[in-house]
Order: sequence, then C-alpha cells, then structure tokens
Amino acid sequence: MSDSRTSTDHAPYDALLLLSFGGPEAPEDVVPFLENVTRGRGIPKERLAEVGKHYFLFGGVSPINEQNRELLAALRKDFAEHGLDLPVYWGNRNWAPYLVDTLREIAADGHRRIAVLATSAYAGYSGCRQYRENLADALEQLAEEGLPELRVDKLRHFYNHPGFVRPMADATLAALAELPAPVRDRARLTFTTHSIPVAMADSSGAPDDPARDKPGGAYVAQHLDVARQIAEAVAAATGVADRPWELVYQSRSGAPHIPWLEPDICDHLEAVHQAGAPAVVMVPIGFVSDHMEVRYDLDTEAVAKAAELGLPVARAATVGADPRFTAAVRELVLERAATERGRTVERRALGALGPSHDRCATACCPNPRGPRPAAAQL
Ligand SMILES: CC1=C(CCC(=O)O)c2cc3nc(cc4[nH]c(cc5[nH]c(cc1n2)c(C)c5CCC(=O)O)c(CCC(=O)O)c4C)C(CCC(=O)O)=C3C
Ligand SMILES: [Fe+2]
Repeated sequence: MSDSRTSTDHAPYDALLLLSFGGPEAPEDVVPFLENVTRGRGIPKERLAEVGKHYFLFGGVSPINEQNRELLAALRKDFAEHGLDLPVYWGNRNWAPYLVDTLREIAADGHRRIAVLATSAYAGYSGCRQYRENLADALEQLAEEGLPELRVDKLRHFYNHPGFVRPMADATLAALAELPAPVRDRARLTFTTHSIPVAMADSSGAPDDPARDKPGGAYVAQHLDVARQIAEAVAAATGVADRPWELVYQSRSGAPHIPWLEPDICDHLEAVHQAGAPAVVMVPIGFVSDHMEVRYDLDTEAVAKAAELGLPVARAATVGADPRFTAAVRELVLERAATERGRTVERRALGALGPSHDRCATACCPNPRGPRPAAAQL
C-alpha cells in the first residue's frame, strides 16, 4: 500500500484545478453574476433583488474570490514544501476567472490530465453534479475550438476527511470559548448548511448509497455524520457529555411552494431561545470558507436575530486555508493518482460513512431539470 501522505508521485496528473463558485468583485458585477448563477433556474425576481442587496451591503464584493486566491496560494506553498511539483490552477462556475478560460490556459500550458477539487464538500446536485456539468460544457467548448483533449477527474468528497473535520472541531471549541463563561457549558451546538430543495436532498448520493433511501439522502446523512463527530470531539474536550446539538439550514431560495430542507437557522434560534437555551454556537459545516452565506446569512442576519432575542451566540470559523486542509488536498490528489496507477492506497475518512467513491455514477445526484452531459463519471 502506498502512503499518500509522504508520496510525491502525481502521475498520471499534470495539474490540479481548484473549481469554485465565483462571486462579484465590484458593484457593477452583481447583477451579471446573479444572472449567471440563476440562468434557467426559476428563482423568483424578489429573491434575486434580495440577494443583490446582500452583495451591495458589502460594496458589491463577495469574499469568495479572495478566499480562493488565499487557498490557491496556500496549496501552492504546501505542495512546494512537500516536494509535490504539480501546478495548481483556479477556475469558477459563475465569475472570472471562468472555468472555460482556465481550461484553455491549462491546455495551452501542455497539460492533458487534470485532477479537480471542487470547493464543495458534500454530495448533491449543487455541490457535485452541477460542477461536473460545467466541466462537460467547458470541455465541449474547447473541443469546438479544436484544442487538444483534456481528461478531468474530480476528487472524492472531502466532507469526512480528517483535514476538514478536525479544523472545524477546533474552531467550534474556539467559538465556545468566546461565549460568556456562565453559559458556556450549557450552550447548544447548531450546525448549519445550505438549504436545498427536499427533492434534491432525497436524490443526493450514489444510487447504491444506503443513505439514498433515507429522507434527505446522502446530503443530510453526510452533514449529520460530520456534526456528530464535532459534537463528540467537543464533548471529549469540554467534559460536557449531554450538550444538545442539531443540524439546521440557511440561505433558502426558490419558490415558496417548493419544500426545502428545514428548520431555518433563524426559526431555530427562536425556538431554542423559547425552550430556554442560554447560548448557541453556530457551526457552518456546509461551507468551506467565509463566503457570502456565512458573512450575510449567519454573521449579519442570524446574529441580528439572536441579538433581538437576547440570546448569546458565537460563530465557528470555516476551514478556509487551514494547513490541515491544504495537506488533505495534497493527500487526496496523491491518493487518487496512486489509485489511477492501479495501486492500493489508504483512503482516510472519519465517521460512520467511509470514504466517498472516486467516480460518480450516471444516476448520482440527478439534475432536477433532467439529464445533461456531465464530465468525470463512470
Ligand atoms: C448546496 C449549495 C452550496 C454549497 C456547496 C458549494 O459551495 O457549491 C452553495 C454554495 C454557494 N452558493 C452561492 C451563491 C448563490 N447560490 C444561489 C442559489 C442556490 N444555491 C443552492 C445550493 C448551494 N449553493 C441552490 C439549491 C440554489 C437555488 C438555485 C439553484 O438550484 O442553483 C444563488 C442565487 C440566489 C439565491 O437564491 O440565493 C446565489 C447568489 C455561493 C457564492 C457565495 C458568495 O458570493 O460568497 C456559494 C459558495
Ligand atoms: Fe448557492
């Protein structure tokens, strides 16, 4: 068995692509960005105007691109420090640098086989297949331009990798320490992630995934698995064994008559306050960095709700460019490279669900609007 924590053999890969969502970087970017995100998705105009307002509150600048630049720099540094000579590129789904332009650059630089890290940790159409559809579209565009063919492999979901879970557990403890001492031991842990339509959640994951038969599918099962591990790590570190915790949702969009995952974080804060909770730590396990959902929906909206209730809250940091996370990305690249070379390699994963598959099945996380070409699948 080869060890992807010490190996530097990245064959057959020539490059790593960091694939992300993208965000506006100036007020005049906001509307075109939102048009890119919502093309053909039936999001009500009122919701778009509302989300536009969130961006304008922050000067029309989403924090996500700067965070990806930091992650990119941290990955390059980590790779260089560990003798991994693999170029790292960055491209987005919804804003510059656009995926198709980055792939064109990768091809021009002579690379042909690309490992892809999507900045989305969990299964689901929005976090997985949609990125693979974007890859297929971009590859088709390159083919139309007569450029050499690229092969892309998306790395497995990293939600349960120790390099993702452990920094979040530490961040939860740090947030707990920010609360006033008298309420700390009775503070609840509220894990939060992006709400998605219930139908999208129920069909998330591989067709043979046992979680797919349960309400919420792999999307909810994976979040619950991470939440449970963090709650256990916090219990072990604080000696408080019976601290209540739950998974809640935020950033709902879509038409009101379509069911999305609930409860919403603000409703939840109200409910636990009424039930006598003295304080809450909000842990945004669904998000890799402090992008707009975290800065607005949590740090602005949920914090305002808590203040209105008089409920002390603290928010745990996201993983961002934590060195344990960049090391995890290196490990996942080398793990996959070894697997592609036919080697047996350790696939580290914490929790009860085990490491995710390398290649998605055709029926994995279906597109709610019907089948479309997607790259990097069986
Ligand atoms: C699961 C999930 C993630 C986490 C996984 C991942 O990270 O990919 C995520 C991330 C993000 N979502 C983001 C922004 C938006 N998402 C929207 C809309 C939607 N998201 C959805 C799901 C998710 N989204 C869904 C089911 C919709 C409905 C429309 C559709 O079916 O696609 C809309 C439209 C307006 C609105 O409805 O809010 C915007 C502006 C940003 C950028 C933030 C920034 O600028 O810092 C990021 C990282
Ligand atoms: Fe989103």
